[in-house]
Amino acid sequence: MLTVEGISAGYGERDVIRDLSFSVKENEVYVLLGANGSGKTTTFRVVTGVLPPSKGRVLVNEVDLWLEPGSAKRKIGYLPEGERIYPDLSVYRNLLFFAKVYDINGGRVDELIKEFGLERYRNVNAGNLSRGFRKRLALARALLHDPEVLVLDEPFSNLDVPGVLSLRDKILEMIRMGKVVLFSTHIFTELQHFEGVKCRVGIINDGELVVEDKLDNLLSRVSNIEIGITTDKPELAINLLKNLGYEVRRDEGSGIAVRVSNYNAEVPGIIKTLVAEGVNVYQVKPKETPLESIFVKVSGEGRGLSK
Ligand SMILES: Nc1ncnc2c1ncn2[C@@H]1O[C@H](COP(=O)(O)OP(=O)(O)OP(=O)(O)O)[C@@H](O)[C@H]1O
Repeated sequence: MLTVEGISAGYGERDVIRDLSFSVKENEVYVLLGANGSGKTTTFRVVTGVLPPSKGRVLVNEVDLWLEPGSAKRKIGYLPEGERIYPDLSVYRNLLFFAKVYDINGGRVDELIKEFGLERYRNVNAGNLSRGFRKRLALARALLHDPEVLVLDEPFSNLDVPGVLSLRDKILEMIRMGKVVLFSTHIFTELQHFEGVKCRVGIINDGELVVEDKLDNLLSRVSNIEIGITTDKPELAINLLKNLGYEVRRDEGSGIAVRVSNYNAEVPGIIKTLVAEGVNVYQVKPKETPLESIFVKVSGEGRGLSK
């Protein structure tokens, strides 16, 4: 379990994060959602033992990270922003280097190369890998010492679609394996893929955690958003939903976009209606919603929301 208690931290005199508290348990994912510069990376630096807090403490399974860094840090795997791998070393040598740091044998390196589908690139310099494979290598490096807590800074940024899919599967697998997972993102729509798992979301704004809630609750509180639906009969779907009083329009490809006032309450009914009328629904997801608008909607309900 990871517990963050009232941490403040910054660079020089100025604290850029202030009084942040949250905790993440085994089999749970905690997502730190925030705009650029809101303090996500700074938070992660404190949580992983890179940047000392000016106030507060971080506990990894009850052990204070900053008082007993040796044993607590070993329990953490960190995927930093920008990956931080050696571009002039091969995939194998990158992992071997960090294996030596952790006093881990080469067998584990081979295991991870296989697990992350990096066999073809074993002897390729990390600098020549595509972004997706660089990310995989960095994630393999973060998992080298089999940490209990995984901290991933913007894991989905700069990835193509297959890269996002395989990384998402990997994260879900790690949650199922009982790891504590903490990741940051500024992409709201990424969250919907974590609906089936225990997921809590903290929204950070200008260095302060302004909202914290279960993902399900957060989604149900997000009102008046557009949902994209991919279907085989878009025109029929539009008519059916218009008859029910929805604001609906044709979207790109075989999709429609419908405006709902309560995501969790209305979307299941919409799908049922369409399917009952012979309209196949292939995909339903919120349209990209700017973080700011979600943020305004959610924080507009007041601070100190239910935890
Ligand atoms: N090394 C540093 N020295 C001084 N100020 C910094 C440093 N790193 C970050 N900051 C400042 O701290 C604030 C928070 O930055 P941080 O990188 O933690 O935010 P972030 O939410 O991770 O942003 P992004 O999504 O852009 O990575 C910003 O105002 C940033 O300019």
